[in-house]
Amino acid sequence: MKKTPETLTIAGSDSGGGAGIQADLKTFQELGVYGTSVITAVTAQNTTGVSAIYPMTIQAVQKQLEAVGNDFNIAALKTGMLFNPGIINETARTIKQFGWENLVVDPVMIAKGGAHLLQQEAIEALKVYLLPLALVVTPNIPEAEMLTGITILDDVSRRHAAKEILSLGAKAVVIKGGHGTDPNHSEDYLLQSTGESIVYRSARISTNQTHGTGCTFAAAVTAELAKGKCLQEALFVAKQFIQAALSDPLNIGAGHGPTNHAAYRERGLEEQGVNKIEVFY
Ligand SMILES: Nc1ncnc2c1ncn2[C@@H]1O[C@H](COP(=O)(O)OP(=O)(O)O)[C@@H](O)[C@H]1O
Ligand SMILES: Cc1ncc(COP(=O)(O)O)c(N)n1
Repeated sequence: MKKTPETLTIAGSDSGGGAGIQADLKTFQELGVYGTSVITAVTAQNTTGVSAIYPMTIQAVQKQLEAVGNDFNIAALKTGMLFNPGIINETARTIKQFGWENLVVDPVMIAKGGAHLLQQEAIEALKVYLLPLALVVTPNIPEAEMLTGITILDDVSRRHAAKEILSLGAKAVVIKGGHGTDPNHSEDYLLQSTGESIVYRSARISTNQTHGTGCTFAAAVTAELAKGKCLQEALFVAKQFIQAALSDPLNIGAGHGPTNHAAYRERGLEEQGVNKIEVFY
């Protein structure tokens, strides 16, 4: 009998379909795992920005978590937009209750258009309650700076910030490079609590169709972990997946368009050329 790994995303809904729950479920489907979802907030959003946010009540989040936990065998899960301290506390409590492992925490804070997807006072809750449970935390550069107070200017300050995030209790951190200043490359930097570090480097693709890159990347990591890959391999696939999704744009919407979740499956990966991923130990 075929056994499909079961996964969960705990995140916000993006009516535009490019980020949040929608990006996560598309990515899960593309990578061959079964996706369940707990919605923390509904956003009215499209490629030009977020026009409204409606957080769920803590009870609504709790009921969804319970429904999933009571029936599914969650092999890996991710969190995205959690919005407020109450939702973070409830999420952390339930993850412990069900003993869910392979937790990917994407500390979503600010949408590309500038909307706040996490309240300022929730940053502390994220650090205290959720990060200690994480197998891996995947901040972008501004999020890593907000979590640590360290300005990331070069490899030394990036490592310093990564160490600081590990000191909060996560087993590993990946500081993603989409917001980096290198015009030619986008580098994702992994630091594990063992001290081991890896850089995953791709060509930087010149595009404004980057809506949902972080969600998609973290969902791909989650899917690969659910399939039994180790973290280092899961990150490699995720980097390939997002590179393919960025290099074959859909041209949808008037603003920051969504990435193409089907590209990895449809086109495969050219080992050379724009989709080549370099790995440095
Ligand atoms: N222009 C780009 N070219 C290639 N890869 C990119 C580009 N922008 C983002 N990425 C990749 O997309 C993933 C998400 O990164 P990032 O954009 O930093 O996250 P977020 O969406 O959370 O801001 C990372 O793997 C990063 O390297
Ligand atoms: C509901 C929701 N969750 C997350 C993001 C972040 O998107 P990005 O991955 O582009 O930073 C978003 N815009 N909306």
